[in-house]
Amino acid sequence: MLFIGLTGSIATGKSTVSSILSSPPHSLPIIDADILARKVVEPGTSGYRAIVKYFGPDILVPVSESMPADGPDGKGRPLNRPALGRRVFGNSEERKRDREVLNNIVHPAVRREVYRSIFRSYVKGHWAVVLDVPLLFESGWDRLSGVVMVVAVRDPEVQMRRLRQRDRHLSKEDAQNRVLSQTDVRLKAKRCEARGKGKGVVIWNDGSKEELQANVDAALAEIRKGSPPWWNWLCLLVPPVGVAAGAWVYWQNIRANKRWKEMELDEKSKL
Ligand SMILES: CC(C)(COP(=O)(O)OP(=O)(O)OC[C@H]1O[C@@H](n2cnc3c(N)ncnc32)[C@H](O)[C@@H]1O)[C@@H](O)C(=O)NCCC(=O)NCCS
Ligand SMILES: Nc1ncnc2c1ncn2[C@@H]1O[C@H](COP(=O)(O)OP(=O)(O)OP(=O)(O)O)[C@@H](O)[C@H]1O
Repeated sequence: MLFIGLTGSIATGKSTVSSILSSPPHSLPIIDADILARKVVEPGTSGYRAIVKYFGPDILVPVSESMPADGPDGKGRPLNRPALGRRVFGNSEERKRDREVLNNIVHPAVRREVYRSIFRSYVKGHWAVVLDVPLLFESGWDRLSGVVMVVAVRDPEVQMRRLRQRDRHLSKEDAQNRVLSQTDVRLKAKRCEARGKGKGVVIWNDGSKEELQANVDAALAEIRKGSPPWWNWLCLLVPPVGVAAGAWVYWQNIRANKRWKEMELDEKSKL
């Protein structure tokens, strides 16, 4: 089974692309890290308790007529996500430290859920599964991905406009802090291209949704050529072949990451 790692930066169009990939004719299973990241911090979970312990009760939905102090089902009040977002998004040292604390609580729990979902897709015999992970490179999921797909925009203004149109509750400063909390999407696109032909695909999304659909369809047709049905059946029916193919992908990705690090150091030394 091929792992397609889907990433980008905030509001560049990952969810739009993932809904194209999950719809006919592609109909691929999607493992959405953002959804899993919400599930593992629901009231009553150990992730929720760890967050409240560190960040305090100010990051919970306030008590009101419709929100009792111990939450609607007695497990605690849900997280106030915009308030928590204000504590962790941004470039100051304090925000970076708090973001790291939050990541260290949420990411291991998300990782376990992703493995479970991958297993479910594998036993159903899907030829590919999409790992929709905003922090794909940062959290190392790129190493498992046979193909990485980065959804990017060339113009930062397009990203900011779409973000503010979609999340109207965000002030300009909140929106800027969220964009700044992530690696620049053009850099992610460069890293994706550096993986080489057939292993990294950049979907540029400055144009219309129709253009986006056409770009995704064309990219999928190419990916399908590199992963024909007979190969998937072989990997499924002869598990050692599947394991060897997975190990090969992993090793190639480790090498690609090493090359990327060297390129980065090279560029820095030229400055
Ligand atoms: C801080 C939280 C509560 C804000 O929630 P909110 O509903 O307002 O935003 P949402 O979760 O939709 O995130 C919006 C976008 O911000 C980006 N983002 C989210 N978390 C992070 C992070 N830790 N670092 C950088 N960017 C992030 C992603 O592109 C995401 O799609 C939430 O983002 C969170 O719990 N983040 C930590 C978990 C995480 O890293 N999730 C990303 C996938 S594992
Ligand atoms: N080509 C496009 N033309 C116009 N609007 C678009 C286009 N692509 C995406 N959008 C819109 O931009 C907004 C952001 O897109 P989307 O939610 O897919 O981004 P995302 O990368 O998943 O964001 P996040 O990281 O915040 O989850 C949405 O409102 C979406 O409908």
